[in-house]
Amino acid sequence: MLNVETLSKSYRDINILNQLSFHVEPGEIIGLVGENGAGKSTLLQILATIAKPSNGTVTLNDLSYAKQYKEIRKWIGFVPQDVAIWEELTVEENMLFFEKLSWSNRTKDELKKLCIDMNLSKWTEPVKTLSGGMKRKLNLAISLIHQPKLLLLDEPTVGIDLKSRKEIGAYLKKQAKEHKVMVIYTSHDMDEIQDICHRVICIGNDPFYHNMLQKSGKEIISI
Ligand SMILES: Nc1ncnc2c1ncn2[C@@H]1O[C@H](COP(=O)(O)OP(=O)(O)OP(=O)(O)O)[C@@H](O)[C@H]1O
Repeated sequence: MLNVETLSKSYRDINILNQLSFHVEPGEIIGLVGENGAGKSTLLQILATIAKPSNGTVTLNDLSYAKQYKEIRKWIGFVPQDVAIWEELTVEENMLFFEKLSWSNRTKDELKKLCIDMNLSKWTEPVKTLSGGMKRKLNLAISLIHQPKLLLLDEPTVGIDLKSRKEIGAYLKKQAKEHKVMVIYTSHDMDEIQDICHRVICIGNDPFYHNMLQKSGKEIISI
């Protein structure tokens, strides 16, 4: 379980996140919404151990972010907003490269299956020839190589076609259900949030998001 208690983050004197508390159970997909600049990416970066909170405590399966962040990193998959893969290499070469960087040992067949499960079939094609949606799928497949328990996705489907979005959504649901992965997912697409997420964290007081979410009938965690 991921447990966040009274977490705050300031940059210089500016308060970005203020006393957030929430938890995520294994197998849950949590949507993270809020207006531009609300602090969604900042929260994901803290949960990915890339940024430190100014105050508060975070634990993942009772491991402390403050004291055991190296151990915690083994259990986290993080897909930032920008796609970070090698354009000149093929899908296969990218998967093999990132497997070497990861702490787990996966066979080539297992890596290929990860891609096929996501409907990413162009195993021997150079990444530069893939569409934006396929690149995002590859980015997601890379984040799953080490079988994380917490998957953090910063707008993973922005700018990609509806079919690929649906495929990514279906894949995330499968990961959550079958492998009890906890997923935290930012998106500005309310239909997608409605379709994929069990609960929604809404950062900030923007009434637009609160109204939209209330109509959706989803359980809202307002912070
Ligand atoms: N390293 C930093 N130093 C100073 N301020 C920062 C830093 N990183 C983010 N900020 C500020 O923190 C606020 C929250 O940024 P963040 O990127 O977390 O918002 P967001 O909700 O993800 O926005 P968007 O929807 O546009 O991606 C913004 O005002 C941003 O300018």
